[in-house]
Amino acid sequence: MALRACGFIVFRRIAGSASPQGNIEYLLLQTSYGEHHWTPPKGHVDPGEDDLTTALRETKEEAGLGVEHLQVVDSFVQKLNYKVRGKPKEVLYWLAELRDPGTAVTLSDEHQDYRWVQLEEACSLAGYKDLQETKRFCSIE
Ligand SMILES: Nc1nc2c(ncn2[C@@H]2O[C@H](COP(=O)(O)OP(=O)(O)OP(=O)(O)OP(=O)(O)OC[C@H]3O[C@@H](n4cnc5c(=O)[nH]c(N)nc54)[C@H](O)[C@@H]3O)[C@@H](O)[C@H]2O)c(=O)[nH]1
Repeated sequence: MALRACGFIVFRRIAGSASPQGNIEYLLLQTSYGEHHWTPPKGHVDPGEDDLTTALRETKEEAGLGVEHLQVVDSFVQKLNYKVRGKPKEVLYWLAELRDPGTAVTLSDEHQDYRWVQLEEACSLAGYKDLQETKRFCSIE
């Protein structure tokens, strides 16, 4: 069976840019282990847990952002399939706007850094083509 993980692409709107796209920043976290890769908050589904609960739990654990901080965007969910050490992995991402753009991010031991970045930088940091396509797909106007 495929490994399964769920998480949130979290974005915030900041004031001050002339273009609507320039106002949007996406949250990426950098792992403190392995290749130190960048992804949105996400993690493995616990036995018996439903996917959205996993996504909310992991976003709280990894970024300190709870359901009270997030405005979930209805009807957006994207599925990625890739291989980790030869095994298939399926990742589901929901999309959510940070209600208060000033809310602090609090990392766990699993991550060593985070950044709020615009779409192009998010794609470049994330590196993975499938995640880039997901981000472009969810690009907000
Ligand atoms: N010490 C150590 N410990 C590790 C390591 N590894 C795990 N731990 C432990 O696991 C716990 C994390 O548990 P959760 O938080 O529940 O799970 P996830 O959030 O699912 O986290 P993962 O890191 O397991 O999984 P991915 O992010 O999926 O990365 C796996 C590989 O897939 C590639 N990859 C990543 N994203 C994409 C993409 O979008 N597209 C494509 N195409 N490829 C992508 C990339 O090559 C990457 O290397 C940690 O606490 C550690 O204890 C490790 O290498 N060393």
